[in-house]
Amino acid sequence: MSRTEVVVYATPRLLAAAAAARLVTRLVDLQAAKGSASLVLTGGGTGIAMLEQLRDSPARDAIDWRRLDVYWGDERFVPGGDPERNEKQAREALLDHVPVDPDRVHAMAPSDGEFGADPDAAAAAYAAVLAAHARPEDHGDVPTFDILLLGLGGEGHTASIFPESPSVYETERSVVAVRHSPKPPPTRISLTLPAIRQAAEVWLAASGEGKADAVALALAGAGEVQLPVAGARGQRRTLWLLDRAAAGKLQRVYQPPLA
Ligand SMILES: O=C(O)[C@H](O)[C@@H](O)[C@H](O)[C@H](O)COP(=O)(O)O
Repeated sequence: MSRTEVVVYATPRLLAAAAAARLVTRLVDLQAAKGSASLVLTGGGTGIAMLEQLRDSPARDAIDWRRLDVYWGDERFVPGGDPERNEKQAREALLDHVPVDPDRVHAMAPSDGEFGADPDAAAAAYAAVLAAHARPEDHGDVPTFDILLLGLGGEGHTASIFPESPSVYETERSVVAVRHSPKPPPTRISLTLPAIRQAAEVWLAASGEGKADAVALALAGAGEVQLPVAGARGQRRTLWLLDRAAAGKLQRVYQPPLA
């Protein structure tokens, strides 16, 4: 049975720092329990800020970076050196500063990579990577990710799944190409909601009043077609990490710690 938790922090900086601290603790516990851990990264300012805080955390190297499997929830389908790439931003924010095992970092292909400018081929290839790393106990072609990080947009997108877009209706494939994304750049690759729901824990991080409506609607039970982030649930845990502004329209009072 999955549980939903909401934690509110006074400011975006506290949110990013506390989320990083949570990641250290949770990843260390997972590695102690089963020898390795898997983490799915997200793009966007909130997600990258968490990685920067993790990079600067004094407890950072309690994580055994060589026993961490890193994936992405979505990627902008642009050339590998493009500053818009989630992978490039994640490497600059964290991965280039810690001794991860390169063979355990699974990036989605860029538009100047082996699949050229074909996002469908790149999406299919990433689905094959996921299938290759799924184990029998995962009961399908997507690994049971330990922690899957997500941001969300003010209109309710998450990863690169946008309201009433073809990707939100996908029930078979784990990874799809996204075209005409309302959020630039226009072409992307994204895990689908069924793949996201394969994760043991989904952590949703949001800051700013622009996200408050989407947060409140999702927690009030909105449908995933109109509000894809409402469909982003972990098998065991869905953790909302919010700043006070993003939590501003929640009916229940979640006591933000004093600033
Ligand atoms: O590649 C992307 O753009 C992200 O995956 C996207 O889903 C992002 O997480 C949200 O749009 C929130 O972005 P901000 O944190 O910058 O608001």
